[in-house]
Amino acid sequence: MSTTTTTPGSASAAVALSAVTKVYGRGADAVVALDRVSLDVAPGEFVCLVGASGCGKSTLLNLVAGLDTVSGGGIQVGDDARPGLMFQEPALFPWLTVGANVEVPLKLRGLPAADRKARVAELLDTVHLGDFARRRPHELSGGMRQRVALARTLALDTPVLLMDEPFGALDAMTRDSLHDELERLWTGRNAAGTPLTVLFVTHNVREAARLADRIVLLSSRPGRVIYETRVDVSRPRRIDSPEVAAVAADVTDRLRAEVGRHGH
Ligand SMILES: Nc1ncnc2c1ncn2[C@@H]1O[C@H](COP(=O)(O)OP(=O)(O)OP(=O)(O)O)[C@@H](O)[C@H]1O
Repeated sequence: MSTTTTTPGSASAAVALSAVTKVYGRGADAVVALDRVSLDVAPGEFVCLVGASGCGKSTLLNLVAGLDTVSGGGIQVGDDARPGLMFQEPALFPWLTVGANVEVPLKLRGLPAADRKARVAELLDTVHLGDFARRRPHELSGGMRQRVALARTLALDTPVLLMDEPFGALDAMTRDSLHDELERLWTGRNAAGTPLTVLFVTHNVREAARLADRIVLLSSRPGRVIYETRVDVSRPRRIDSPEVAAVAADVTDRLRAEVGRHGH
């Protein structure tokens, strides 16, 4: 296993999991989804979690998001920040315009109306949807809807972004351009001194190699960290570059070996 930048339990981590175990159900029906997973994500780091289907990736993300409670171990999110969450489905409010969707978190945060308007415009510009504020979600493509969801998550002004297969339902071209946008946005935040920490779940190893500073591979159920590797490929990256392909090949080999051991 390659070395990590942070040691589990380090106080400076943006997200720290220490020996996290999750068991669903009880007795004979109990399912151990995660088994003593320790992982530190440094502020501003982009970590991709990969693993076979059902290995506990979404469970881990939901625990970090506070949507569920651990059965053992502990999770700390730096400065007690509330992470922003993004899923495969954009989950926009269909009756609201694009602008009003992005405004929801700002309203919840109690921002005055004038500030909200300016911030919505800024966020929509960030995801290249400045001209679409008055449209409704059904008028947009899948990729555009996912960009609205990203803008709405960013409106939370959170330093931690949790993404669960956010681009899994998109075609390859659209996914490509969203990778570019996410990388640009993330690089910009880090360069501006307002680090954005990303924990990104995917079963697409290429996508992980395209995006991550570090890839963490979970074993088949129960999920344990079995391998991790730094992705020392300069940015901006291309998903079809030989460097990204080489990282993806290494992780795919290990994932295959793991799936082969378990038969799923
Ligand atoms: N609420 C629940 N109750 C019982 N079992 C659950 C629950 N949620 C998840 N599980 C089980 O825990 C295991 C891990 O599920 P999880 O969804 O976290 O895996 P995953 O790695 O995200 O899978 P996939 O890649 O297929 O989305 C699976 O065996 C799943 O059936």
